[in-house]
Amino acid sequence: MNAPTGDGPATSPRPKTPLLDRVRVPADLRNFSVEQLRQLATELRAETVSAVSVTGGHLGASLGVIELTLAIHAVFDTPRDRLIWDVGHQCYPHKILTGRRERIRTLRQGGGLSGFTKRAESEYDPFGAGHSSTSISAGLGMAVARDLKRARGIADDRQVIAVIGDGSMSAGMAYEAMNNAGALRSKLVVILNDNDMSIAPPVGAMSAYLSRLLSSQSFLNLRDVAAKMARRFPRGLERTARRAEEFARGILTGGTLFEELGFYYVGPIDGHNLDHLLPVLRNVREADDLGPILVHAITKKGKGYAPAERSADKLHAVSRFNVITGEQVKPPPGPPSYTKVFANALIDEAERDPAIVAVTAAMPTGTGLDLFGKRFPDRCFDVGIAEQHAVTFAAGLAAEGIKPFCAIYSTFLQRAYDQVMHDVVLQHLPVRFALDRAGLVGADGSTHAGSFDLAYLGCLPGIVLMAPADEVELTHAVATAAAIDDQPSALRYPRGDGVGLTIPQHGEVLPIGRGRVLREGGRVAILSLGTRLADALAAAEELATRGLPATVADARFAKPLDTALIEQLARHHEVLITIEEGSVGGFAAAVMQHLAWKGLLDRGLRLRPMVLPDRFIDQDTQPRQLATAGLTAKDIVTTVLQTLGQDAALTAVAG
Ligand SMILES: Cc1ncc(C[n+]2csc(CCOP(=O)(O)OP(=O)(O)O)c2C)c(N)n1
Ligand SMILES: CC(=O)[C@@H](O)[C@H](O)COP(=O)(O)O
Ligand SMILES: [Mg+2]
Repeated sequence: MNAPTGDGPATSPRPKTPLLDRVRVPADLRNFSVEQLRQLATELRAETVSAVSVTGGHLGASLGVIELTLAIHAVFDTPRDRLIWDVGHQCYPHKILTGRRERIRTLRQGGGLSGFTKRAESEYDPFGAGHSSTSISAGLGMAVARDLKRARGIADDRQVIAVIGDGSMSAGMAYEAMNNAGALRSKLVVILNDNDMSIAPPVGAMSAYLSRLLSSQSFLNLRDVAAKMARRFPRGLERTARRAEEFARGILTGGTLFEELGFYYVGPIDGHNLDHLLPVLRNVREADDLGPILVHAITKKGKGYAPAERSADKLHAVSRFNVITGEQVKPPPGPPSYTKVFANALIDEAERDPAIVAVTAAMPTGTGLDLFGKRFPDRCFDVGIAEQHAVTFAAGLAAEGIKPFCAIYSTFLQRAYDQVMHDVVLQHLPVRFALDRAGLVGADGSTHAGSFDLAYLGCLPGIVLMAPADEVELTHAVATAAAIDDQPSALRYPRGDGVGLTIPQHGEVLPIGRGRVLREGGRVAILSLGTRLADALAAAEELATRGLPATVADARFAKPLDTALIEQLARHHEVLITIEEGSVGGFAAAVMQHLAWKGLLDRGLRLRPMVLPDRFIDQDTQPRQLATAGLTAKDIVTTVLQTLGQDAALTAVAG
């Protein structure tokens, strides 16, 4: 399929989908013939392309699992059988088939469908995701729960199916789960969706192993599949015969790694061929004495949509686009993104310091390290989706005098928290963490929001924690981190573009733990951490017009605190507002703790900590998320006026 019939630009008519129109839930397709399912695959693909063309989102992965999605829902009794999608970014066709088609053009929009699987959204999403490599663990838990209920005499024969991509197979959790599954022997179906792609081309020995599995033989043909699976061994058959079969299966399929882990391996099979998928899955469904089963399905990311197939990243994630040409709607040109500023600043530092290296966990483009890797191919390490390893690998580098910058999204560093604490911070190793996507991230929603790093890093003794306020400050923060050689450091910056300042050629090393005052005022002080500074300054402008000139300070560091600056603000103002794009327990908590011990809260200072609310914020545009969180300039003004009891003035703000 090049372009679904009838589709044009984002606003063009929808594709004709007569069969899909008959499917509201998976039960509606279970009596379809294979021929009908093939037709349904064409329609589902067209509908997926059409929907994502108006919403943007993770297109390539969804297109790669169209046939797999149909086959699973045709063979298994979802939602009674539990279907778990790893990461969940490939779940759009699944959502279309599971009662959410009418809302599919609200994907990733405020108030709309999540871009990932979500328990609260549908009974067909038994386990939510967004972060990778959790599906086998969750699936095993569900399978064992079933077995435990059965042992208590509760009838439960549901199947559990986990679909995991080859990229996600690189994470430790997937192996921990397989290791446990092989020992527990509970019936669990793992489908390895192998498209030989992560976001970037996959890396590592596991990826090479999977490629060898495929290149050493073609797909298992249907006769082999049928023979092998229909001929499941009756109980009591000679052990030697069973061994012989296992040996033959190993040779035929080469899936020995999985078999050594205790999985019954089937594959590799063509994940786009319903004639293969359906009988394999039916056999897998019926097998009840094989323990965990791994079906190795070979698919193509972006399958069936020419612009996706020919693009280097298979259109992993897109903005809105024209269906005919594949051309994406580009935002109007603006200042460079924080990601790019970080990458350029790091390259600049690395030009002058050969000890600097960079580490990414499967996010070279997202973190800007693709640029670093082009300039310094031998000094850039993509370790695959393996944040825990990335951190301890960086610790090892640092222990030997290399200067690693470990660039990981704030949300994904959560997975490596023990490594941060135990392997880096406790040993005072000068690993530099560059936390991209700090704060609210927009369409990816709550799974990807970088809300917690100020809290989870700020509580660790001996780390330097920076939150630059703009792109110039980010350049300085990179230079500062490069210069910190005797302790760990981290800098956090948000998704999106800078504010448009002229970026210096080289960053300056900042004095550690010192903030700056940008504006002097009277009764009110606003102490901002990070990129909320622009709104703090805008609020001060507004307050000045109301006869309330405010002091505005940029803390620059969440740790160590600029205690002199904080005390001075507390002593000389009636109202102190702190603002940060981070959760409860972050910068404001540290400021309050300090002021409390100094006794500066004992004499009437009115302190208002403005932080993210204590709940998860769903997908929306970033500006609307900030408004939902109450962290805009207007919210600052309102907070100040309320705090001063100037309620009458509030009406004017609301207007
Ligand atoms: C813990 C974690 N790290 C990184 C990511 C970012 N990420 C999302 S999808 C993806 C690639 C996944 O590759 P694969 O599992 O093969 O799925 P495909 O997109 O190829 O279908 C990455 C790195 C993530 N979601 N979770
Ligand atoms: C599914 C996933 O985890 C990534 O694709 C993520 O959506 C990337 O986010 P950015 O678009 O902010 O790079
Ligand atoms: Mg993949």
